[in-house]
Amino acid sequence: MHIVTTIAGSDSGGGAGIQADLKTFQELKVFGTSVITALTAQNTLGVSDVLPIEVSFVEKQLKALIEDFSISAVKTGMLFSSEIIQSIARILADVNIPLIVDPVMIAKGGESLLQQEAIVALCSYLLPLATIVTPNIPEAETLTGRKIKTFADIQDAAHTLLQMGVQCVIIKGGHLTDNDYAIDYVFFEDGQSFSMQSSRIATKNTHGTGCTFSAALTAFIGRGFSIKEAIVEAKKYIQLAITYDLSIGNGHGPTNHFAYQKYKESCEVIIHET
Ligand SMILES: Nc1ncnc2c1ncn2[C@@H]1O[C@H](COP(=O)(O)OP(=O)(O)OP(=O)(O)O)[C@@H](O)[C@H]1O
Ligand SMILES: Cc1ncc(CO)c(N)n1
Repeated sequence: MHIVTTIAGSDSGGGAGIQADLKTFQELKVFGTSVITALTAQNTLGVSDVLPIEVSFVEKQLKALIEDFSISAVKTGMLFSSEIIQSIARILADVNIPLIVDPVMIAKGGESLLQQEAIVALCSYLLPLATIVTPNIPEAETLTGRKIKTFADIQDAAHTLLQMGVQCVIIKGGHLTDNDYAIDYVFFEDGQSFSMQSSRIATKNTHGTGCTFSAALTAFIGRGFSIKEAIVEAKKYIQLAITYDLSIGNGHGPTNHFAYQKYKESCEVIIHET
């Protein structure tokens, strides 16, 4: 049994954060463990409050896992503060576990899940340890301090992130809504790159897409897939989860974490080597 860990915030609504991660891990047949960084009072309509967990307690959770389990991949999601980022980075720097960083910054409704001053800590302490980082376009803009409008801007942003010490950058195109396709761009430190294209689903039920994608990626990496295989399979997982969305809540509903196991043979993702 492969054991994986998510370090993230709790979403009481169950569609994003720790809850989305553990559901995805379970569906993808890995044993999920968790370190909770913050609680959110949240549903499909938005986040009404955030309660950060004390840094020392975040550390205790992570140390408890590392002491007892042989963890094959770790992901981070909502980290909230610079102090939490620094403390988990210190612990992760001493263990050699593949790390997937989803640089969560704001919820779909615009509420902040990461303090502004924590961006520097993310870039200086966590990204140098990351195997893969998965920003969406606004997150890539914030991390690099530059606007992204064209493919050349995407390439520039990816190279800036690779220079921070990340091994592989995935810039997700979910926010490029004027496109018939959902295209994600992948860049490796050795210069290789490719894009993944799937059909864009017209739905408002996209709560937790980023968390679910990075959790699937973590599960496949934890199972020993190559980085490229894990990325493509995670794209299929999120594509099916969005396609077969559930009608839950009155706002931006969650995705369907069950869909992949039933429909995985039917999912088409087109890869373009660039
Ligand atoms: N409408 C859609 N149809 C198909 N795929 C989509 C759609 N929206 C997002 N995706 C895909 O979902 C994955 C997550 O991308 P997205 O840009 O939505 O992440 P995110 O903004 O970080 O999510 P979150 O709001 O949970 O933080 C990517 O693979 C992206 O291409
Ligand atoms: C706890 C949490 N993490 C991440 C996101 C981003 O989807 C969210 N809405 N809530």
